[in-house]
Amino acid sequence: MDKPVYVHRVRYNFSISKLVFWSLIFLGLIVLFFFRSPSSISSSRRVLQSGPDWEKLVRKSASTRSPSRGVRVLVTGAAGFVGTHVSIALKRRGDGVVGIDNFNKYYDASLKRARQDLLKESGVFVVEGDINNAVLMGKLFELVRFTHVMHLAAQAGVRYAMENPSSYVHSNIAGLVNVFEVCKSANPQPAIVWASSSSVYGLNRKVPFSEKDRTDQPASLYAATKKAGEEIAHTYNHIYGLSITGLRFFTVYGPWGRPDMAYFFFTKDILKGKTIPIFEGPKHSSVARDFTYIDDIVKGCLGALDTAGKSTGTGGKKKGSAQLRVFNLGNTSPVPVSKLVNILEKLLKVKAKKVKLPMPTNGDVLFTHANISLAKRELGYKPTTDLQTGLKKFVSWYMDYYSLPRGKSAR
Ligand SMILES: O=C(O)[C@H]1O[C@H](OP(=O)(O)OP(=O)(O)OC[C@H]2O[C@@H](n3ccc(=O)[nH]c3=O)[C@H](O)[C@@H]2O)[C@H](O)[C@@H](O)[C@@H]1O
Repeated sequence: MDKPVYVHRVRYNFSISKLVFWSLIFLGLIVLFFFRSPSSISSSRRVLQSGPDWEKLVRKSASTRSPSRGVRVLVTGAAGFVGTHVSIALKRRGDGVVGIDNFNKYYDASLKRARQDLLKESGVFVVEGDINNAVLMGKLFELVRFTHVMHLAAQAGVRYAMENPSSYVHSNIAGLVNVFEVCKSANPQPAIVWASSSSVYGLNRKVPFSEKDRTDQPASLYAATKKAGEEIAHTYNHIYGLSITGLRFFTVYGPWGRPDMAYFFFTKDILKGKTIPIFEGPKHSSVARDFTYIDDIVKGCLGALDTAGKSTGTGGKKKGSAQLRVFNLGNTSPVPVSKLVNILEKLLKVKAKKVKLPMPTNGDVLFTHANISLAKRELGYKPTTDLQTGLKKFVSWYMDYYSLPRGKSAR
C-alpha cells in the first residue's frame, strides 16, 4: 500500500534536520579543536616567516633610536632567560634588536611565550626559527646590516646531556658553526659575542677559576660542547677575521629564569611540600656554586658588546687579524647549595623537606668560583647583587608570575 505523502515529507524533513544537527556537532568539534590545541595558540602568535609584513616587522625591530650610533644586534635565543633580559636592555638604550628563537620544548614553552610577549611590549620582534636554518639566517642578514650578533641560543643544562646528547650537538656545535658561517659571509661582518659556560673548567681544582686555567677536562657533554665552541671560535677568528668574544657564565639566576635550574625547581617543590635533593661531595662536603644574578650578567654582556672590535673580513675573506676574547662572568662568591635552600626557606616562609644525596656522577662539578679581574679591567664588569638580594627578587617574580598568594613569601 502507498504511504501517505505527509509520511514521506516527515521522513525527508527528519533526515535533513538530522544532517544539519550532525554537521553542526562536527563543525563545533572542529572549532573546539582549533581553539584548544596548543599549536593553534602558538600559530595565532606566529607571523608568517616571509612576505612584506614579516620583513617590515624585522626592519622595524632593527631600527635604532639614534641613527648615528647605529648598533643593530641579532640576538639568538632571544626568548630564553638571558636572551630576553639582554634584548630588552639593548632595546631600552636605543639599539636595534631582532631576536630569533626556536621555542623548543626543553622546558615549559609557555614561559618562553610569556617572555616573547614581554619582548614585544619592549619593541623587540622575535623571529621563530632555528639557528641551523641557513636560509632564514641569511635572509635576516639580507634585510638588516647587523653590526653585532649576541649568540645566546644553546642547549643548556648539565645533567640533561645524558638524556639527549644529540640536542647538544645540534645546538651548541652545528648551530654555532652555522651562526659563524652566516656571519663570516655577511658584508659587513658583524662582531660576535656568545655564551660559553663556567662548566668548561670541568675538573679544574685551582680556585678561583681564571681564564688562563686549563679547560681540557670537561665533566659533561654540555661542557665539552661549550669547550668545543671556544675552539671553533678560534678557527673562525683565525680564518675569516671574525671578532669573537666568549662569555663564561657562572650559574645565572633571577626573574624569568629557567625552570630546569635548581633554585627554580627548589622553589616550586618547597612550596608544594615535595622533598628536595641536596647534592653532597665526598665525605659529606658541600657542593657550591658562584651564583650570578641576571642583571649583573646583562651588564657584562653589554660591556662585551660595547668593547668588541670590528670584524676585519668581508664576504668570507679575511683582511687582517681580529679580536678573540674570553671572559668569566661570575659573582666571585661561591655559596653552598644548602645555604641557597636556607635562603629560599626564609623567603618562602616554608620549611623545606630535604634529603642529602651523593652528587650523581652525571656531569656535575663540586664547585665553581670565578676570578673576574679580566672582565673588570676590560669590560668594566662589577657584579653588585648577592644571592640573598637576587633570590628575593626571583621569589617576588615567581609569586607574581604563578599568581601565588603573597602571604607565604617575603617580598
Ligand atoms: O654555570 C654554568 O656554566 C652552568 O650553570 C648551570 O648549571 P649548574 O651550575 O649545574 O646549575 P643547577 O643545575 O641549577 O645546579 C646548581 C647546584 O645545585 C645542585 N643540585 C642540582 C639539582 C638537584 O636536584 N640538587 C642539587 O643539589 C647542583 O649540583 C649544583 O651545585 C646551568 O644549568 C648551565 O646551563 C650553565 O652553563
